[in-house]
Amino acid sequence: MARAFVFVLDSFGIGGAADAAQFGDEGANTFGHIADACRAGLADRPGLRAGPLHVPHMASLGLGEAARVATGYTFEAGHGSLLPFAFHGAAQEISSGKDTPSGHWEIAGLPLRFGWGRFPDTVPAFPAALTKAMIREGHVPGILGNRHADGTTIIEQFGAEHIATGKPICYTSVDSVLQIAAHEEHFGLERLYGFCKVVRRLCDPLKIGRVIARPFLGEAPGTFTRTPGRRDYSVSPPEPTLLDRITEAGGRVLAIGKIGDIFAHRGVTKLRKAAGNMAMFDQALAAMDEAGDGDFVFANFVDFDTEFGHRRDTPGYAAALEAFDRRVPEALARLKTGDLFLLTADHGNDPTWRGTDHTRERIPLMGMAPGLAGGSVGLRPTFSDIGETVARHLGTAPGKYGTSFYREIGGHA
Ligand SMILES: O=P(O)(O)O[C@H]1O[C@H](CO)[C@@H](O)[C@H]1O
Ligand SMILES: [Mn+2]
Ligand SMILES: [Mn+2]
Repeated sequence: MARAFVFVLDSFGIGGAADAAQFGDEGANTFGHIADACRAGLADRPGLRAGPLHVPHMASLGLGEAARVATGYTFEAGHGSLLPFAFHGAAQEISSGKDTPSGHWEIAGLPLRFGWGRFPDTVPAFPAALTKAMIREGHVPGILGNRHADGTTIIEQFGAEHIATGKPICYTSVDSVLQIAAHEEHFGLERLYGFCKVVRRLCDPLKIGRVIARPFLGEAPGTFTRTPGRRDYSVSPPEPTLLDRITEAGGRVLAIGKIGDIFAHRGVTKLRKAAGNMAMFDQALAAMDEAGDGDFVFANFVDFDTEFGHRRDTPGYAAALEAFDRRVPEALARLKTGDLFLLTADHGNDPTWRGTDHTRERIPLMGMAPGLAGGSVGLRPTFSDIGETVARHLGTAPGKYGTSFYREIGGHA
């Protein structure tokens, strides 16, 4: 009996990326800077949290060791004893992007080293021909925004004009994205999704990774809030991923949250969605209960990134980590001999960093495989080592990139 469970804490980077300077991110360290801020009393928020970062369960899986491997960072609260069978390390990204699809595709054995299109940080950001086609083929009276922006700021700025004119708010970031914010009721949710599908098609030749629907509610600045109706329209991975390989071999891929969208629903047997990390955790546990021999549970916890990393909210991020950590024992309690469980991330989003974009960082590897020896897996040169390890564990054919660390943790060669 072999089952594999990979939970991605979206944006929980651990610093130390060798190429961080190329992204303007030298020194960024999502985990390290959150832990530092907490220790210094800078991440206290009445009614939410206070004091040093309290994540004892992730520490017992090796979060402190992962940080040491990634950057030499010392996590003082991470000196508790490690659980038996725990394994830990860190991984470097080789994909050219520091975004969600790049990170997840690389984890799933498909690094993309070039090829994403991006929009320049100018106003307008979108080529005139694209804007014209969006208006004509999407049947809208025009577009607002047309720039790099933070998603909550731009709805404050253009929300009222959007309601008055019916022009959707279109914006982008350093990532390969075109995001579209529109009012769920005045513009209409289904109409927004329909418009996104048109824009998705128009963005294909430009190699834009994702078109993202960002519905919101509220009637005036100060009351605008984004709803859980977000939907990502991703390009399909250009080559087979671990998900395809597992399903072709007869295993099931039980996906949680954004995983379906990230892989354009390819290789996903069953998708469970929920709003919020805690509801998502419930879904992940339900998938663990459902998983059988040869199955892979792949979960994404997006709140870390969307609610706290991009919002540069350090106390919020710390509280979300602590809430997640409190639930880790529920997952560990479900593990049986033959299971492989791993907590990791897809990129960084240091809430203490400048701007509102992701940060290029290494990712933590913290896991457990009952029955296998565990221990350090060191610094892995690509996130694809995760996918190869899962493949090796489940007996799935290897991919083209990465090396399994299955042997290091005591599994058969
Ligand atoms: O500011 P918001 O709208 O959350 O945007 C963020 O969300 C996008 C997708 O993760 C990123 O590219 C980043 O720009
Ligand atoms: Mn992400
Ligand atoms: Mn993000």
